Amino acid sequence: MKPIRVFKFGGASVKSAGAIRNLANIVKRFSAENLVIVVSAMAKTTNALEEVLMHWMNADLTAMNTKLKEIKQFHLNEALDLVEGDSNHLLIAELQTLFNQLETQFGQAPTKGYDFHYDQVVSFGELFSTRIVSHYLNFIGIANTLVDARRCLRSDTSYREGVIDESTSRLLCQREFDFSSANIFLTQGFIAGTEVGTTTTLGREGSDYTAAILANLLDAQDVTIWKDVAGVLSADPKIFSNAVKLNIVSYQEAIELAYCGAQIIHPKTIKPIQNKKIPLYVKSFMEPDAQGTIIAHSDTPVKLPPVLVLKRNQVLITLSPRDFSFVIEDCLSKIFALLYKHRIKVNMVHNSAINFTVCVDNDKLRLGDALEEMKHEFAVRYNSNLELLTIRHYTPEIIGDFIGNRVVYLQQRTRSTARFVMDAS
Ligand SMILES: Nc1ncnc2c1ncn2[C@@H]1O[C@H](COP(=O)(O)OP(=O)(O)O)[C@@H](O)[C@H]1O
Ligand SMILES: N[C@@H](CC(=O)OP(=O)(O)O)C(=O)O
Repeated sequence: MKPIRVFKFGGASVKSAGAIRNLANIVKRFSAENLVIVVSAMAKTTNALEEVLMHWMNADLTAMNTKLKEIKQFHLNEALDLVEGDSNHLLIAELQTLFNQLETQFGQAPTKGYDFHYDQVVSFGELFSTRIVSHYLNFIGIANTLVDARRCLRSDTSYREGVIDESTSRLLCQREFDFSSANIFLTQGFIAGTEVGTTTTLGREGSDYTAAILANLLDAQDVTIWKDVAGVLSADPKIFSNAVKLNIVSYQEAIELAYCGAQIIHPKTIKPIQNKKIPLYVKSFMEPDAQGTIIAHSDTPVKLPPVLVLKRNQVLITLSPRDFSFVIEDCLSKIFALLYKHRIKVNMVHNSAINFTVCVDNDKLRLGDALEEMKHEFAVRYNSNLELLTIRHYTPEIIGDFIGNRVVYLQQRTRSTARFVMDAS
């Protein structure tokens, strides 16, 4: 059997009918190979579905219906464009059916918690986009088989952050991606299914992770993530204009960058490919022939320029025990248990005799509950609207350039990395 290659197309590469035509041109070049194509929701759809969900949970049905109509119109328009206006095409009927399924959920008030409903609603973004891409590829003669990711990636019931059961998923994947019967398979990123078939999601921007885990389970030769940038750059080019492309990045460096918040790669992406030494290419869908970045195993350290990662919407929380006891091991374990229980993402910590300071993502729902619980035992102070700047391979000059006279609330430096929590710029 020919080796399997995994391609992942994110929201930007399926943002419109035009973008999907471009995707098809890329796939056409590889159409003789064994491919698994992972597709995310069309750009902004996940955010739009989050809005719909919020309106539904707040019982604001007018706002909900307006947003839902917008999403439906957009998908139907782009789909019709791709099938050359043929409103009788099966794609249109299938999209209508999916929208009916989504709308049926809103016929009654929410019965379960936010995270459960989140997954049942927001997962539709990927269900819509994969129908569209799969039908369009077939329409232009690129035969492909659409696999429902919920049938091959088995997760537990940690809604919004499903944990994949690798051994069951491996068996399911080997059955669903049957390369003796076809050579191009397409599936949804970001979503999975529980044992009883309930939909889960894998965390925002989780389609990169889907591509990586499928590559691991299917022993793929490589993974290519197609992006709207030339590769992994030394910073987000939308924020820092002088960013340069990194040609080779080690798994270790990539996992550090993703952990610090580099949006280009989801943090969970590296482990599954590193474990099997599968190389990951990050390439531009605008310049498919250009070299891009390769993330791979490296025996010798790869020399890199300073790399900047900016994580926005941070909150800095300081906890002080009300009884003036030391913040030592027993107290620290209590604090971490509480953060873990509320699934708060910890980005940086610092402690002194009677203070514990932690920089976290501003997930309002989770944070609200956690802060309430913290107040039982701790005096709580916090600053919001902050940003966390990480500089890997820093130099004093770079720190001077980017920090200057800004007020820094918390900073940490190791030999390779400097991190600063500051007011949003
Ligand atoms: N170090 C970096 N190198 C390249 N792009 C980066 C980096 N950090 C952040 N980005 C941003 O990541 C974006 C691409 O990722 P993303 O928006 O998740 O794409 P998609 O949703 O299409 O997969 C780029 O447009 C760029 O603004
Ligand atoms: N659609 C999901 C999953 C994803 O990975 O999207 P993207 O590949 O566009 O980052 C999200 O927006 O979170």
